[in-house]
Amino acid sequence: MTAATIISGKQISEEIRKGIALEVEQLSKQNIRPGLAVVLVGDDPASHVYVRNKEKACQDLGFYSEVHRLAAESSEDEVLALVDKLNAQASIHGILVQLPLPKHIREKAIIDAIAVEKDVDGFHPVNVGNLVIGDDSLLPCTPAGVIEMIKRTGIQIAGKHAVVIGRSNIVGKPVALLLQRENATVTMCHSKTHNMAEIASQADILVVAIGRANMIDASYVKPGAIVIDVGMNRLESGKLAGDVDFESVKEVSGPITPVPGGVGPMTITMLMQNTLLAAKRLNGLN
Ligand SMILES: NC(=O)C1=CN([C@@H]2O[C@H](COP(=O)(O)OP(=O)(O)OC[C@H]3O[C@@H](n4cnc5c(N)ncnc54)[C@H](OP(=O)(O)O)[C@@H]3O)[C@@H](O)[C@H]2O)C=CC1
Ligand SMILES: Nc1nc(=O)c2c([nH]1)NC[C@@H]1CN(c3ccc(C(=O)N[C@@H](CCC(=O)O)C(=O)O)cc3)C=[N+]21
Ligand SMILES: [Mg+2]
Repeated sequence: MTAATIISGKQISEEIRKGIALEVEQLSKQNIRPGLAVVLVGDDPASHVYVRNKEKACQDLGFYSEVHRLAAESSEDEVLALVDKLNAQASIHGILVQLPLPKHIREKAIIDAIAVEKDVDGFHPVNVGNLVIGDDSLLPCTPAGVIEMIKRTGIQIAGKHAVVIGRSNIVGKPVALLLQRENATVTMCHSKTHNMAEIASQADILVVAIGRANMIDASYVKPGAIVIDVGMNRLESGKLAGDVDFESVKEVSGPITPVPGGVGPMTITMLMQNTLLAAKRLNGLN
């Protein structure tokens, strides 16, 4: 068998970002500059890395950006006050509050407070509801990136059996909904699933979002299946590992995403795309 194709999220991101940069240039003629605010509460070192990647993407694309770093001890009311301020700020079209938040702050209270039109994460209940119904909404970035990567393999989604492992609100659930919207037949697995290898190995498209380094080996994968690895696990060595055992799985799978360089960069690109879209809509375009 020939070697599996590696789906480069980095390369696809570069292509999409070129298109975004062109649109930013067009908008600048109308004095519109997409603006993103990132709110970071506390000092989780992993979060700082993502925030820096987002800042860099904003710089590269000519977006306006603000990063608000609040102390871990900040109260829920302080975070809510900042969100309210950003909701009202005309230069800001997208607001991202980095999750997880410190335990004394209710994530739901914060997410509910973000203006629906500026919710570029797609986490607000109104955007989630519109996604479920199939109405227009800001799509969650990681799931949108996953679908884009599958589409760019050129392999048709409609009619295929897709298995999603993980059912979180930010990844598993919305990925399953988007795959269903693309007319896949979708099965969801989670920590209570029996015979998971048997189910996963029936998938034409396997999306893995668990949070356990290298758990999914070749016994979970049908020969030729598309494998999308959302997992981001920091090993003790400091290296980043996915949820998929890439070395063994690539020997049997079809197109497969690496970690790093797979879903991660696509998440950031989709965030930029959502911010651009929000900027256009808030200015009465689109
Ligand atoms: N690349 C990117 O941009 C992003 C990457 N990530 C990464 O993706 C991974 C998943 O993130 P997230 O969805 O937030 O994680 P959560 O911890 O919120 O959810 C994990 C899901 O996996 C399920 N699960 C856990 N253990 C097993 C198991 N042994 N067998 C089957 N299912 C299991 C859980 O089941 P149950 O519901 O029963 O508990 C749950 O549904 C993480 O590694 C995270 O770092 C996340 C966001 C963005
Ligand atoms: N409100 C909110 N929205 C998010 O979108 C969100 C969040 N909170 N909390 C944390 C997770 C995680 N996440 C990542 C984004 C980019 C990379 C990324 O760029 N990864 C690179 C390299 C990362 C590295 O080297 O450490 C890669 O995979 O190649 C990773 C992870 C967004 N998240
Ligand atoms: Mg979680």
